[in-house]
Amino acid sequence: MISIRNLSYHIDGVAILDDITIDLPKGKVTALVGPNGAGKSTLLSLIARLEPLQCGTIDIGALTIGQCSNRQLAKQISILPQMTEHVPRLSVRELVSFGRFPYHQGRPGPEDEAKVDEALQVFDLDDLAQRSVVDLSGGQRQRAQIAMTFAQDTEYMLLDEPLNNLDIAASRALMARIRELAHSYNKTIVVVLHDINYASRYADWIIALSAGKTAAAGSPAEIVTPKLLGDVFKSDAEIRMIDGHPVVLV
Ligand SMILES: Nc1ncnc2c1ncn2[C@@H]1O[C@H](COP(=O)(O)OP(=O)(O)OP(=O)(O)O)[C@@H](O)[C@H]1O
Repeated sequence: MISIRNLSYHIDGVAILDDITIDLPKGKVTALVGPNGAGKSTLLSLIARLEPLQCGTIDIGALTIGQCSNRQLAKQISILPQMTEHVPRLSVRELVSFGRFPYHQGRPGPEDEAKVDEALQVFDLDDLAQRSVVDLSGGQRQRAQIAMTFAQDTEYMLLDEPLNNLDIAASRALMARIRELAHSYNKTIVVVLHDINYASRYADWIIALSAGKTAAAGSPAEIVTPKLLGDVFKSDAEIRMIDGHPVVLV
């Protein structure tokens, strides 16, 4: 479980996150949703310790952020940041191999190679393994970066907008895989999603942020309501239940 208590974060005196207290359940997919600028990426960066804590505590399983080494943390938690324009001049296999760095520190062994093979296979990248990352489509590149995160072999995975650049088939396949990783590999996965319907269909738990505060937390059926759409997204879109999942009519 990830336990966050009284987390606040300011930039130049402006509150970006304001007294967040939430638990993210173990072995489940938790979706972070909320409008642009709500603080989702900032929260993810603090959990991954990409930014230093200012106020409050974050426990990741038995580790307390601020009281463990970067290397300890890198074996426990991996992050896929939002995709940037910068594309490394590497083959797909080399990129995925970077995920093993916390373990081998530059000298990969057979166990590292086996984990890279598994990541390539789990994310359907075998045929692209020798291709240069710069030559991939946006969606293929996104998959390669998630495979790198998977190769890090951490119990906790943080994914910031993994559906960027993906078409509907690729988005559905990726979300199904993320669910499988949580439920079959017992990984705790936190995923920032913009499309609330993907959160509703594939996440076990949803946390909605609004202006740096927790607006709601619960199962999709509890969270995806007209009140949430109105309060958080300022939308009066209708919601229908299909197979037990709320679906927002867009
Ligand atoms: N380095 C920075 N300097 C100043 N303000 C920042 C900085 N980084 C983030 N912010 C502000 O913090 C707020 C939260 O940003 P954040 O990226 O966490 O939101 P988000 O919910 O992930 O948004 P989006 O959905 O648009 O990606 C925004 O108002 C943003 O402008």
